[in-house]
Amino acid sequence: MGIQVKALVLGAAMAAVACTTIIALILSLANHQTLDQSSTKYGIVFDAGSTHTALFLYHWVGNKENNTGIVSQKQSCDVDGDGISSYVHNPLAAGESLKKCLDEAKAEIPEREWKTTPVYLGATAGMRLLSLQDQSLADSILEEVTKTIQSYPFDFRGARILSGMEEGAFGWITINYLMESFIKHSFEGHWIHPKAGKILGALDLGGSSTQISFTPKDPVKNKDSAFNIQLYGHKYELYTHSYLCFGKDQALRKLQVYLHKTSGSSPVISHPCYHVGFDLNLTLNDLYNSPCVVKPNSFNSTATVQFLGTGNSSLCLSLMENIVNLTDCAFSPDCGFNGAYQPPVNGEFFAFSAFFYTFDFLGLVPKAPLTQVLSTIETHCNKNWTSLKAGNPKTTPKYLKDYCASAHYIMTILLKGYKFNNTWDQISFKKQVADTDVGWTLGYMLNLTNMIPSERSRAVTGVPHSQWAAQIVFIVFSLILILFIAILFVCDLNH
Ligand SMILES: Nc1ncnc2c1ncn2[C@@H]1O[C@H](COP(=O)(O)OP(=O)(O)O)[C@@H](O)[C@H]1O
Ligand SMILES: [Ca+2]
Repeated sequence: MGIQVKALVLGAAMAAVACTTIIALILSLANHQTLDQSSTKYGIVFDAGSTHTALFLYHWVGNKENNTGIVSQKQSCDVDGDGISSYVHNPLAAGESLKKCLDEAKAEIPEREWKTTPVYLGATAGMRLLSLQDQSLADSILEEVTKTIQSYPFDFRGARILSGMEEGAFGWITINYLMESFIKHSFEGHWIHPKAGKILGALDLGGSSTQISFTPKDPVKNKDSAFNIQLYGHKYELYTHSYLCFGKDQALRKLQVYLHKTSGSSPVISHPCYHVGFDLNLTLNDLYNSPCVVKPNSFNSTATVQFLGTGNSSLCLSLMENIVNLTDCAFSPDCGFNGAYQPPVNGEFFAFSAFFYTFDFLGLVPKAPLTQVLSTIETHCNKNWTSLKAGNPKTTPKYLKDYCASAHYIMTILLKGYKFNNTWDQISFKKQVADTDVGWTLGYMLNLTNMIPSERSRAVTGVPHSQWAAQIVFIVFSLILILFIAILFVCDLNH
């Protein structure tokens, strides 16, 4: 063959391989994109907390839901007004209140996905308390929110009250899912179990209850506090406990009641956790209107009481031991507070919700040494109300007035209740992981939609991943082929 003919053949072969490679690349990109768009799935969870309701919209690529770290938060929406348990005189309005957020979610989700989008509503401690006081009232509120959600074109899967253990366990699932502590995609392309020590514990402080959940070193001795779950073929025994009436707001209410009762029911009462210059007027009906406090035998519900801030940080801290029982416990030394069984805390923890909000305001997130935490709280509590307000014009007084008390309450339960006194540096205060809010809602949805398989075998990589791998192999093969033909050609020329 003449040299020109050989050059022509080589040129044609190389052009053909190059064209095929480019077409394969374009096809693979186009395929990847259409797959992403057409198969995005959505899920909605309402967190009906004691103080407020929020909607979380999650999304994931449809055929990848068996993988970990795939579901993430697309949007969240705050429902106007207080928690649904406050609608005791107007249950209908509890339903109405959800419409704004449902409309927002509807606008965000493509119409073709509406009817396959699951929607859940989970209510926590506020509704737990209401159902203890008046079951039928709690039921009628749940009926109204159900009616509203059912009037939307989504796949409604129920509105119910979570148990405290579920609330704790689903928060634990959320953070470990987002941190990929259950299963990780290794560099070599395998799904592996990270070291057991990487499992995180969860600390959730709500308004009406607080939860602690973690995997203890030894088996849980009191099986009432054990939550057994199998994820990706791995069995976990979780210790979880929910303290009803020990959320931040109910705890601070108990403190007001304690001060009222120990002041001989005086109408003006010094409050060491409130700032100097701050005062709060309450009717006795407001003060005692909670199932978490013991009402006096008789009281004038319209009479008022005034709490006057004295900004005494150390007294505020010591008062906390009157509302948190740190002494009585039948399981000694395996105790939390209020007589609850708790094994020793183990591993790293994420603290979220009001733990985070309080520490974030104080500039102590994601973590700070214990000495710095203590001195920051002290400095904060000593500030007078006028200068505190002036220095924080954007913070609502509703929250601003309570950061001193909340911080001391938090330190009491963390150090003396849960006994993090020697392991303070294991706690990180977090609001989000991977752009997704930390709370029980994601874990709840993953569980109810079976998106975390219990078996190991189902944790396989999705089709797009293997498709990409095949395409890369093809491209590399083509390049090697071009190189090979070029070498042959050069050798031939030299002869
Ligand atoms: N910006 C904020 N600053 C301080 N506390 C906050 C802030 N936002 C929310 N919170 C508190 O977070 C808690 C949320 O509790 P919630 O979820 O409503 O109740 P529960 O989980 O007990 O049903 C409440 O105590 C609320 O006051
Ligand atoms: Ca909550």
